[in-house]
Amino acid sequence: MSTDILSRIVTRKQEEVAEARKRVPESEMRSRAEQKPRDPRGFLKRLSRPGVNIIAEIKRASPSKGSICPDLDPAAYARQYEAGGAACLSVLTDRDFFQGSFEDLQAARNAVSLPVIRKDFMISPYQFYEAAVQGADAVLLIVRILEPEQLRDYLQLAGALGMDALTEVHSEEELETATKAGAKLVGVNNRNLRSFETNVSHSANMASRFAPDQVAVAESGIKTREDVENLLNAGIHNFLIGESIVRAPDPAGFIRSLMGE
Ligand SMILES: O=P(O)(O)OC[C@@H](O)[C@@H](O)c1c[nH]c2ccccc12
Repeated sequence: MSTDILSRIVTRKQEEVAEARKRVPESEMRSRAEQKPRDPRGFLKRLSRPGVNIIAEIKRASPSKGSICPDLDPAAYARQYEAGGAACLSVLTDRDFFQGSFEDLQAARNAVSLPVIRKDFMISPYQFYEAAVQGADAVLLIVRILEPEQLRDYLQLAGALGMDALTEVHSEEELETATKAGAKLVGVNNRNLRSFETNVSHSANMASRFAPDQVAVAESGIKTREDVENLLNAGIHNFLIGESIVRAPDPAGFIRSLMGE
């Protein structure tokens, strides 16, 4: 690819955070986060259960696929996901590249009792305060866009605010960085965020590299029960799935079929 999409997203994200800070200063957002009554639903805890755990994603669009389902009703989808037996919800909150929002996060979370992850590109503490204020149960930390020091700090900050963190890696080297930083819940993205190349067996190939106390999640490109079975055979039982569920005519039924029911 000629333009590196991940760098563009991060640059835009820095501008967004700067704009948000002008509307609500960081000190104010921080105290709102710290004062927010928390009722965490236990994102990590839910994924520690045995069996197939699906984190079902609310995804309107993406830079790699363009529009997926721009007019989706996040509350209705969340209810379908819960009815199908999803373990958790993932909601994109990036507006410019994924057409997501905090409104989507709120609507989805209020419609169900599942734990919800704020799916965004976290590059500033400010976004963690925002996530806590929005009631997110977890946040995504992408190793590729963080310094190791930052990753360590952000894992701590998320915990201090009562949120779990899903640390996302792509390469073995990034997995090592995540492990050194103390990440417990780690997702292997089957999609390379720079090239968009997706290989569903990538996470299966990385499974043996996990420490025994880590909880692994396979992310992206999962479309069939066969994909799920291959990952189960490799020892991964948590799955982050977006596009194939959003596009399914019957998302609840599709989730059930992925779970082997
Ligand atoms: O729609 P898919 O291929 O099932 O993928 C879901 C999820 O893994 C993907 O949306 C994702 C994984 N990591 C990310 C980081 C940022 C944005 C999006 C993502």
